[in-house]
Amino acid sequence: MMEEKIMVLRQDGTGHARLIQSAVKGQPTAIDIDQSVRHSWSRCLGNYSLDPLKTKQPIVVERVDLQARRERLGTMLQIARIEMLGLARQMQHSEFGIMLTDADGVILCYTGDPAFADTARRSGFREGAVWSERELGTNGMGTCLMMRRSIIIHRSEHFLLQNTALTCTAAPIFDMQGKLLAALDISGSSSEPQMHTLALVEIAAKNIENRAVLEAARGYHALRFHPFPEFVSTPGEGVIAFDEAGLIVGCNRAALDLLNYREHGELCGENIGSVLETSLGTLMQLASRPGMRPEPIAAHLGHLRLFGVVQAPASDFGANRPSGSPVLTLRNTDPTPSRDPVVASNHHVARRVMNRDISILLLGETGTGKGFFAKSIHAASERADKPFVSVNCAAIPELLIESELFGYKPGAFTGAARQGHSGRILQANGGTLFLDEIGDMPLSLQARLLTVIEDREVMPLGGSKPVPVDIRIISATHCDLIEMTSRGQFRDDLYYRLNGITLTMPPLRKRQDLPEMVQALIKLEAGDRSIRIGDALMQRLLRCSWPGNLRQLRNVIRNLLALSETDELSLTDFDERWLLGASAPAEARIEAHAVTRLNHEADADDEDDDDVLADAERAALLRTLEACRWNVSEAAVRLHVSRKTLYRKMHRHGLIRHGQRLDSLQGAEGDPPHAGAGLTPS
Ligand SMILES: Nc1ncnc2c1ncn2[C@@H]1O[C@H](COP(=O)(O)OP(=O)(O)OP(=O)(O)O)[C@@H](O)[C@H]1O
Repeated sequence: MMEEKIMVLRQDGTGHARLIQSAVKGQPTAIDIDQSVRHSWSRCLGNYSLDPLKTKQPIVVERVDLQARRERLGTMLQIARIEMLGLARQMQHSEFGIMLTDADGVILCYTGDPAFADTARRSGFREGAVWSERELGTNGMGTCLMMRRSIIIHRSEHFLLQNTALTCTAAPIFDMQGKLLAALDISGSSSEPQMHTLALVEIAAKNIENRAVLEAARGYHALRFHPFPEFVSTPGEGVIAFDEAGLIVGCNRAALDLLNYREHGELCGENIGSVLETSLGTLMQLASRPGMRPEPIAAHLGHLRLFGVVQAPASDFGANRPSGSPVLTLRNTDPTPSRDPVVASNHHVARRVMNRDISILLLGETGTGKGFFAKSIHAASERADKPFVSVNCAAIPELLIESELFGYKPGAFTGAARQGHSGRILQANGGTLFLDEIGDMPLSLQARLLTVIEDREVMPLGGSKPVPVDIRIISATHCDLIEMTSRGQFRDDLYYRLNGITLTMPPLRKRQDLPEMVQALIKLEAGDRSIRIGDALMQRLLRCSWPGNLRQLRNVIRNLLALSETDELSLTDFDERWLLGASAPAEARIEAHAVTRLNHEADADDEDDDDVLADAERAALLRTLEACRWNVSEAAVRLHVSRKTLYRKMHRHGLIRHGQRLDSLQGAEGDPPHAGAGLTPS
């Protein structure tokens, strides 16, 4: 059978196919081929029926599938992203791509040297691409996952000829029960197999695994140990998680190595007292000791002496978490994590990167709190006493973005203010520049923005000397920037610059902490009043799908507080029409029908030629804007159009609130000023 498969290989004289044939047959080969590579090649021929000479584009999973896969990895993915950034910095100026795949070989995130971007694109290294061994033959990521161990696949060790210019080094990542979760890979076009890259990948993978294990073990006692006390809390430490009865629920691979076990299954399910020569009682006592000083622990391995610390379960974990917990802030030194894992992980990551020179990209539907979160990060960071400047790229007419952002010198163009304009970037100097709706930044200006980020200087329009600038950039969008880059609508080099770390704000309907958010917003909006919420009303709010997310919820709560005459908000204070677009009854949709045209036009740019309809549209717009106190985001949600469309409509109908200036169309849009200490969970 295998013979037949080998014969199927095209005999077109390429050395690569011949090399594979000989190696699989066990014949001598011109170059030394590692046994694991020979086995992988056999699988490629025998099991997957791949042809080494046939060009194969990687399959790319659907966007929703990719997102679901990312969500499945949860906190581990966030931890991995940070680790990948660290790796990228260590490998600066060498041409490489760093990738994390899930257990199926789907690339979940990619970062890399811009000089490698072309090769990466050509090779099919992109988020969503499937690099399993079954799909693309012997390769770093796929074969590492197949073999469940780290591996270097150097050039012609790749099965497909198309990949033989690459060198790929990958290491696996496991969860605390030993389930294979992911592979971390560094790929480049180096002509030498790089052992130091292997060491880097292995350390990074271990770091990710250890931190993810500790995170997953938060509900349990966690013993962190090593034969040398100074190695406790380093990537080499062993971690064992156990419950109150001493039952081991998980561990990391270092624990297996240190205690001489081969597999997680041998340790998990055992009693910790039978694994170590230390009683559960002693370990529990260690858990109650303050500080992290490792204490001696006896193990069953003869003379092996270990040192360890025991972390008690986090008091706020799961069901034990007290209800009505304090409002979460990024600034808080001892924060209570949100019950929603995505929100908790966003906070965790944000805290870790907020004082580092890492750009943050916030993704999420409208109203999920991207702007609010950006302000919270700024307020909690070392830049808090410097400006936070928000620019809404969708709200500024395209022609004005350049001068608004970069500023201009006096007389730079006809109509320029006599004294010139410093521009939003310079106004943010020392602080944070928040680029909201970055997906709407015109392509022509993306290159200029990239130059500012890279060179850290701004050249105002009409100026001759660049001005140095120190800004941290947080950007936000509801667009799929990756998709936009593949369509050439967004520069990929800018995308990689902005996307130091990506945090996705979950929609309210998916948040597991909705009751807490309701309570927190009531507290925030009620000020000094002590307000309760009735059960029936809470149940009604929990059933809602909240298409306008936190913005909609906050408005509903404001309305409830305004109408309520007692200290308890009840279902009778509630008006179903506030849920327009959520689960509102028919009459509540009447207003929506008046603006149906808006929905149908969506982003199209048609000119109105029907005056009657145009008047009706104008009136509907005005009514909605007034009802929303000219909060454009809120009005856009109510009208079910994008903010960009709404701004354009307002512009077309000349709808600008009396006294409103361009600046006021940017940023806060009627949100109350940011009150650092009073933030609620984003
Ligand atoms: N954690 C929070 N605590 C209290 N209020 C919040 C929180 N997050 C968001 N909000 C409120 O929800 C509303 C929407 O938030 P924000 O404007 O930040 O959302 P967004 O995702 O930036 O929306 P858009 O994409 O439309 O700009 C605002 O009124 C904001 O003050």
